[in-house]
Amino acid sequence: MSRFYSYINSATAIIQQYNGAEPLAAFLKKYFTSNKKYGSKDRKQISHLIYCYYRLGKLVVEGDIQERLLAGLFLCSNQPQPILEALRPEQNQHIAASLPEKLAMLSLPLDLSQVFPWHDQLSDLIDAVPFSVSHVRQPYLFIRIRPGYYKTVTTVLQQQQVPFTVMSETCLALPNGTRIEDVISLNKTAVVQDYSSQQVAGLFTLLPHNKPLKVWDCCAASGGKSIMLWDHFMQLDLTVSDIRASILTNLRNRFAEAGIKQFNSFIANAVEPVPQIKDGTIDLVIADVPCSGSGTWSRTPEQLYYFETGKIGEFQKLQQQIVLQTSKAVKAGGYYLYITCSVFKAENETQVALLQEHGFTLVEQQVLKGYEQQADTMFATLLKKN
Ligand SMILES: C[S@@+](CC[C@H](N)C(=O)[O-])C[C@H]1O[C@@H](n2cnc3c(N)ncnc32)[C@H](O)[C@@H]1O
Repeated sequence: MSRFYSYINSATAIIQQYNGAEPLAAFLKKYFTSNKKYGSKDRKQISHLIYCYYRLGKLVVEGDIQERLLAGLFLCSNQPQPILEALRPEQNQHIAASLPEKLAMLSLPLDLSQVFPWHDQLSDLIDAVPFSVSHVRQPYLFIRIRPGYYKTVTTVLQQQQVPFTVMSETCLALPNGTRIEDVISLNKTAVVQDYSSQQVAGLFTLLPHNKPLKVWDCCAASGGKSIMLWDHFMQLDLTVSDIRASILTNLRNRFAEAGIKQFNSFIANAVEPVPQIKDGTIDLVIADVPCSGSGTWSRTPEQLYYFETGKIGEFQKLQQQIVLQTSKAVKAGGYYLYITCSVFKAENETQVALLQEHGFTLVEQQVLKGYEQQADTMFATLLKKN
C-alpha cells in the first residue's frame, strides 16, 4: 500500500475514534504521542487531512470517508498536496483555482453555504453565505505590535525570513503555524491577537481620556483585552478577574512580560456578587464573556460537525447572569463593553437589549466580520449607564 493510502487510512481511523468531546488539536496530540510510529511529516499530513474533513461541516459527500477526505483536501488547500499529487494529480494541478472552479471539477453537488447551516440564528449584518463558505480556509495568525515596537518587530521578521502582511499600523498577518514565540519577545514587543479582537480598540477611542479610568475586566482570561486597553491609555486603575485560577496565572506571567505591574487580580465567579467590587464604582466594565466561540470555528472546524444548538441557550443564560450581575458595578455615566466571539444573535444583540432594559444606552455596536479577512468574527458593543 502506498504511503498516501496509509495516510488516508490513518486519518479515517482517527476520525472514527474522535467524538468531539475534547478539542481536536488536543485529541490529535494525545493520539500521536501514544502512536509513536508517525514521524513529524506524517503527523502534519494526516492532521491536515482531518482538519480539511471537518472544514466541510456536516455536508454529505457521496461515497465513503476517503472520498470526503480527498474532496476536503482539494477544496480546503491552496498549496500543492503530495497526497493529491499521488492520487488525484489533475486536481493537484488546479489547487490554486477558485472555489467555484474546484467545485465544478469535483462535479459533486456540494453546497458550501451549508457548511455553517444555522443561518436563521445569525446576528444581523453577518452575511450567511460568505461566512459559511469562509470555513474552508484556515485563518491567519495575527499579531498586534505594542506601542513603539513596529520597527523592531518587522525588522526581526524580515531578518528571520518570516513572511507577513501588514494589515494596519499595529496588525500583521502571518501564515498559520508560524512559531512566532521563537522569533520575537512575545508580549513585550507584540502579542498574538486576532485581527477582529484588535478592532475592538476602535471603541476605546469613545471613552473619556481626561483621567485614569477605573476598569474591571470581569472575564479576563489571559488578559488580551486588558493589555490592549493598557496600550491605548498607558495609565489605568485596573482590576482583572476570571473564574479559572490557571488562566489568571497565565495572565500574571503575560502582564509581567508586557511590563504591566500595577493591577489587582483575583478569582471570581461573575454570576455572583464579587466582594472586591462595590456597586456603582467602576468607570468601565469589560465583559468578554464565555460564548459558543462560533465566530472562531474556522480555527476549530470540528465544531461545525459536533456543535449542538441546544448549547446556545446554555451560553445565553450564563451571559445573561454575568451581564445582570457585573453591570451593577458601573457608576452612573460609566461604560460597559460587551464582547463575544459568537455569531449567534442570542449571544449578541439579545444581551445588548437586556442591558438597554437595565439602564444602559447604546454608544456603538460592531459586528467584526473577520470572515472577510481570514480572521475570527466577533461582536462588540459599548454602552453607557444612564
Ligand atoms: C472569551 S474568554 C475572555 C478572553 C479575554 N478577555 C482575552 O481577551 O483574552 C472568556 C473567559 O471567561 C471566563 N469565565 C467563564 N465563566 C465565567 C464566570 N462565571 N465568571 C468569570 N469568568 C468566567 C473563562 O474562564 C474565560 O477565560
